[in-house]
Amino acid sequence: MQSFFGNNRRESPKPVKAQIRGEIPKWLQGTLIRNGPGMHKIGDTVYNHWFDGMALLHSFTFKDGEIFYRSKYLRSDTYRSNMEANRIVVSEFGTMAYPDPCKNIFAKAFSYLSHTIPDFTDNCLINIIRCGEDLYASTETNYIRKIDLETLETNEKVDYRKYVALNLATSHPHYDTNGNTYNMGTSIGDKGKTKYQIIKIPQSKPGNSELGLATPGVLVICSIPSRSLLRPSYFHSFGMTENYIVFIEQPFKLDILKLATAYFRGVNWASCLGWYPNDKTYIHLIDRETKKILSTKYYTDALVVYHHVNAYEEDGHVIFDIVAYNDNSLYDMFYLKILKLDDAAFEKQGKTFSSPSCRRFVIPLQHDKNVELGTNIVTLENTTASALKEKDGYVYCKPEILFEGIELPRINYDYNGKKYRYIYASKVQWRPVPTKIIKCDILTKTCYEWREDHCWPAEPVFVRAPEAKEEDDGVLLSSIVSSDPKTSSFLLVLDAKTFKELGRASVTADIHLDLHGLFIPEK
Ligand SMILES: CC1=C(/C=C/C(C)=C/C=C/C(C)=C/C=C/C=C(C)/C=C/C=C(C)/C=C/C2=C(C)C[C@@H](O)CC2(C)C)C(C)(C)CCC1
Ligand SMILES: [Fe+2]
Repeated sequence: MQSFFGNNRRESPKPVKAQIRGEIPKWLQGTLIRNGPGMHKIGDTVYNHWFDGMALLHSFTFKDGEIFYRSKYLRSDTYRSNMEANRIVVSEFGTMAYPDPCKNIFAKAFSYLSHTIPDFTDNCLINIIRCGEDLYASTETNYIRKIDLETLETNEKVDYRKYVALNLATSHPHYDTNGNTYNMGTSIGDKGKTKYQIIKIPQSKPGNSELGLATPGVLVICSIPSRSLLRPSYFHSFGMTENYIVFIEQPFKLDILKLATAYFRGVNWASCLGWYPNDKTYIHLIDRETKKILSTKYYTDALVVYHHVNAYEEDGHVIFDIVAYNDNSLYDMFYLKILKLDDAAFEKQGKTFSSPSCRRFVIPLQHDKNVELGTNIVTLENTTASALKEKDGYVYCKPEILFEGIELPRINYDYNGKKYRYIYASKVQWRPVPTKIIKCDILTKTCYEWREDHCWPAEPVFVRAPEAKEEDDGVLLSSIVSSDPKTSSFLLVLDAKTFKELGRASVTADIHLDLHGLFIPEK
């Protein structure tokens, strides 16, 4: 395990031609671009957590039967400052950085003071997001960094706060067919209020001012007041159907007072996240047309969710699927001191972490007001998910478990917001890196798996075939890190329908384990 984590990866900014085996479909033209941490040690300093590492972008470009690999560290302000100082000088979520110990007392005091209103990291390591035709690397702070798809060079730094009140924003936006981007974030303490904001970034032409902010610019579609001013919920993604936004306010919360004092108390920001297992998880449905939150108080038991899979409407219900946990232990598993345990010790530790399951919630949009309390008001067939009517406008929702042990879910995005059948994901095993990728059929509850010895696949990305008729007409791309020194890492191309390998493209380069990415088809 040690060799995977904590080792700094070498970037390959010049295109490296891949060795192709098998048949890569001719129609597959474009670039798979992905993001994730590639450097955890700077000078003599080391990050505490795997999610803290310096963003390393990488891409596989498919062009006329050839495949080229590139990787490049995001030249964020954080990266530059760290390199210049040859130590970690900017705090990340799991690592608090302190001023240079050699500074004199005045410089130190100034540095401490400036942290009362800190400037946050632009180490955008989580995902790649699209705003019109522009691409950005993203994290969960108020910053995103524009990047060049071809060269992986870093361009402008965009601050959401210039356009909307947002201190945090997700790395998992949604897109509509008109090219608009939707995201959600949290505004902390603005005008004495803490709220969740849903924003729409209108489609833009390439290079047209940052964020494509031609008039009318970024719009706040809806503000949802946080249940608690000082403890907003943490969230990593949300769902979007044709008419509704699905937002889960989970009892996994940021403690603002703790955040404000973390620097002085010498603790990291992650320690300011609190898990409240006795609280409810609220399910908010926001009408995209009226921009209003539905007044029924839908809730479920305490859970932690990072990834929404999909959401859609059927016969007066909103159905949404999420990958959820029974507690907040996932984050702890990714501390480098845990990842660096030997395999046996890790596996033992792993058993103490909660395992994710893919859960389906079915939310009835309307119900007969005279129905008795305790009645299940879900009228949809073929689901065991229920919604029990309670007093005072509350509805208690219980999910159907669709699949156990999957994470990093992806779908054919053409089916986002629509009734769908297939989920592509990583299979969770009690190892910190995925060892299998999986296709789950929601209709038949059956799965296909792909694995190979010494192969550690990344989140699989679906690319639809040009003349696709069925949802799974296309390929699945996964970048595979090889742990066998004799074989190189490669890009795997699977037939999404049969889950059979079509081909692979091996690269002699230092490929890293990553988080998320996008396929950008050739125009
Ligand atoms: C909080 C806060 C601040 C700071 C915010 C910052 C710096 C936020 C950074 C957030 C980051 C880097 C978040 C990263 C999230 C990554 C996630 C959720 C990754 C999930 C990965 C998963 C679920 C992997 C699962 C798997 C498991 C469990 C087992 C394996 O077998 C298989 C595998 C890998 C698939 C400010 C702005 C300073 C101030 C305001 C408050
Ligand atoms: Fe994510």
